[in-house]
Amino acid sequence: MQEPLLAFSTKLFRVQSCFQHPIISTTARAYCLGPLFLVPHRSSSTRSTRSKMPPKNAVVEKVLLGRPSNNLKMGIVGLPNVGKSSTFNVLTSSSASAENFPFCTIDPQEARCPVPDARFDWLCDHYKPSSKVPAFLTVFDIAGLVKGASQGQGLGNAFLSHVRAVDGIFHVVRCFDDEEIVHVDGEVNPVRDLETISEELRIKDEEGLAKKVEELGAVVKRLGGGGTAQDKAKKEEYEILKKVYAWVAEEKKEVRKGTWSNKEVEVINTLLLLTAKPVVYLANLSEKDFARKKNKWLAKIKQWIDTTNPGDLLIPYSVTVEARLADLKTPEERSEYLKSLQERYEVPAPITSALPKIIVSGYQVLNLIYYFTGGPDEVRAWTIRKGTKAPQAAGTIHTDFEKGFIMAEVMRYEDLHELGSDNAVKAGGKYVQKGKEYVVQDGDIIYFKFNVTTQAKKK
Ligand SMILES: Nc1ncnc2c1ncn2[C@@H]1O[C@H](COP(=O)(O)OP(=O)(O)OP(=O)(O)O)[C@@H](O)[C@H]1O
Ligand SMILES: [Mg+2]
Repeated sequence: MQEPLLAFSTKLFRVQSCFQHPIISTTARAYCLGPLFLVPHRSSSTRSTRSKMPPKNAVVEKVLLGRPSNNLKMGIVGLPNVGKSSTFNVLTSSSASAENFPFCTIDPQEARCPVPDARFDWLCDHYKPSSKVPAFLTVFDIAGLVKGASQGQGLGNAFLSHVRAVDGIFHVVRCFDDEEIVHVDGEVNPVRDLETISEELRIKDEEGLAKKVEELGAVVKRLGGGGTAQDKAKKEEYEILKKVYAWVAEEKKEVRKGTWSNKEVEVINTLLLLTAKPVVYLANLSEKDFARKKNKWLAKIKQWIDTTNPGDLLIPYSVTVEARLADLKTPEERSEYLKSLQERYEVPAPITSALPKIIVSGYQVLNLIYYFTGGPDEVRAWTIRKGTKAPQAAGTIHTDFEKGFIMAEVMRYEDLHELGSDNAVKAGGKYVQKGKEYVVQDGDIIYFKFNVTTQAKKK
């Protein structure tokens, strides 16, 4: 008997509300970079006295899982022939080979896609700059993995190393029926496919961890009792490794779902584990199912996610719909096509592309945010990792900005949007000066002041 179809709901798909996310909000705003200031050099004694002062109410910052970099990448992962390369092509306007045969992709491909953001659009409209540079998400198309990949099946270990090279995963599962399109495991069953891929990644981590535990175990044994601070650190690392190994091998859980202390995260970050990477699940539907927002597998996929990796995002989309939209040249043609889908499948709500949600979700799971600079010359979004302090954020523009950092003059996009001009924001007392401990927030509009003469004197 045909299974009951499941209607999409905002409850079911957490990502549908990602535009209301406080970090990446389409209703928030941004702004501007002016000329650079040279300011008087502050005496070094003042600086050193300040740096020795313990910070008031010091808050222990949470160390994030993953590479501490502003240049993070999402990889598209899944079984062969499920639509990964086609997804890559529509996301990045590329033309990677996407044909109906398994293992069509062998070498990974990389491309960037602009991150859609209404704040950026508003700023461009506001400043009318000659140059506009949005934020970009870097995406990799990776070859298909099959059951036994961790033991060398399919294209095996080489492809797992491609997964290791990315920072987050778009896990594509096939939910469309099409007898013409070969499924490597016989018939369409996305829950089995999710299990297959997740298990291969977990097994690979288990193997790697077992080896490391053994190696470090031998080192620690040689050390014996007591020892130097370095010996103690080795022993601590060994205990952490054993704990992570137990989580993966005995609990059969993914590393990113564990609760880890900062010290543990620091060790985990050196291990480049596959299951430590954040995942967004993408359910690739037929045109019809996407238009009707119904597919018999979605509830089961959601249930699998809630049980196996609770809290992860699931985004239903259709490569067919997105590829058609990508082929159409004008916004009018695109909205006409979406309208025609709505009429053909008799659905009440307007149909929209899922790509913005996918791109924004990739950005979010990588813990990326951006601040803006703006003015008549350029409006630009600068990507940083959540928790980045003002000097390091300035360093994304130029290393001199970081080295000679003096202060960040910050206004919130919301304030500029509401008050209408930089002067009105200043008059309203909302243009604030922040020091080197300031943690930059998504949507901040920043004007950095820095001192190049300090650098010259230091040299
Ligand atoms: N939603 C869909 N409906 C129907 N056909 C689809 C859909 N998504 C992808 N396809 C088709 O599936 C085939 C495989 O797509 P693609 O090459 O993108 O898969 P892949 O996962 O990259 O495969 P490989 O692992 O072999 O590289 C293509 O013919 C593509 O047009
Ligand atoms: Mg491919």
